[in-house]
This record gives sequence, C-alpha cells and structure tokens, in this order.
Amino acid sequence: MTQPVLERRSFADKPTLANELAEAVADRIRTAIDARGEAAIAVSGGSTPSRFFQALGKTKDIDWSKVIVTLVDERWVDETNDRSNALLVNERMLQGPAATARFYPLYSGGDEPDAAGVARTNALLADLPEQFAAVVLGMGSDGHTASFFPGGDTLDQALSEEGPTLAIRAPGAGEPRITFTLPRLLRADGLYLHIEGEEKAAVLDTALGDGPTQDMPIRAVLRSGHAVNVYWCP
Ligand SMILES: O=C(O)[C@H](O)[C@@H](O)[C@H](O)[C@H](O)COP(=O)(O)O
Repeated sequence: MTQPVLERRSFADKPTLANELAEAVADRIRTAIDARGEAAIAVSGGSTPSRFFQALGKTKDIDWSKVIVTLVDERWVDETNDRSNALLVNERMLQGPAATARFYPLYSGGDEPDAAGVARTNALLADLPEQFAAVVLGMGSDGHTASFFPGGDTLDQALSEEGPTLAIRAPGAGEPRITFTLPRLLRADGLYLHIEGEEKAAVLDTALGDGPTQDMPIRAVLRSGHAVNVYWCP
C-alpha cells in the first residue's frame, strides 16, 4: 500500500482557511497560465466550499479569461435545482471578473446519467487541458470524496478507469451522480482536500489507517501516491 503523501494545514477559522486555500489555488492558476497558457481547475460541491469559492472569485491578479472551471462531480440535476453544484459555483465563484472564466458543467440534460448522457458530457469535456492546475476535493463523514461513495454501483470503475467521467449511484448519494474518475483527477499539479470540523478530522484519521478502500473511498486518494494538501479548520 502506497504511503500517503500529506501536507496537513490547520487554520483558526473558516474565513482564514477560505482565503488561504483561495490563494494557494490562485497560485496554481497563475503558474499554469504562465507555463501552459491556460489553467483548468476542478472543484467540489456540497456545503463546505462556499466561502472558498467567494474568496477565489474575488482574488486579484488572475486572468480569468484563461481559466477553465469544472466540477469534480455533480448531482444529475439542472442548474435550477438547489442541489446543483454548477449553481453553487456560478453563484459563489463566477461573479465579477471571474465571470469571464469558461465553465464546463457535468450535467448535460435528461433525467438520468445514462450512457448517452455520460457520452454527451464526456464529449463536452473533450477539449479540457490534459492536466488540472488544481483539484479541490471535499469529504463526507462516510469517507466518500467526489462521488466515490461506499457501495457505489460503479465505484471500482470510478477509481480505476480513465474516464473522464462516469455515472454512479449509491446509497447516501441522493440523486444519481456523474463524477470525474480518480485517475483523471490525479492528473493535477495541486490536489487539495478541504474539510472542516472535528468529525471530519476524525474521519480522515480513520481513513489514514488500514482498511478496505471500498469502505472509505477517500483512501484511494490517500493511497494514490499523489501529494494531498489537507486544509482543515475546527
Ligand atoms: O457533490 C458533492 O456533494 C461533493 O462533490 C462531495 O464530494 C462533497 O465534497 C462531500 O459530500 C462533502 O460535502 P459537504 O461539504 O456538504 O460536507
């Protein structure tokens, strides 16, 4: 088993974490633009990242016209639905100067992420840069990350296939999901895990122990050999 390569940073409070994570991701964006002419980032949804999105969207000295934003995963709902991660990113991050960024949603229509829907999404993602400048993951208290949920019907494929995305359904996931696969997410200059609260710190500690990846899929990230920058606050 590959030993985790972790850098764990703890912050006094949520606003401080949000600003520091935004600056770290902004640095990745600037470096990628300098090196490759553009920068693609993939961010997670849920309740944790809202402050971070606002901080990043307000960050100065980013040429947003050279930035591509996409989602690590998405609930298979359209942007009028409050559960939409795309809605969260557009409302919280892509405002003001950041609105000139190119946004690639993962929901591509229809009621189900069937084969045709996933194919539509993957076709729309075809011109994404090969390498992400930054990927920002969250984590659930069950040890899921992205839409790699315990019991997911395509969990093994999600952790091993090139993707870029696939559909997954799982107890505890709510709606059917579409998610980037792990190998595709690991093609990232910087990989960040943004978690908050004592409970998730304990979940991470458990995940760092032994045990099957399938029980706590965040273990697949921790055991990938890719450096993981953990940003945590109480
Ligand atoms: O679509 C999603 O829900 C996210 O991509 C998911 O992986 C999220 O990061 C975790 O579920 C944590 O969510 P919270 O921040 O709400 O705890």
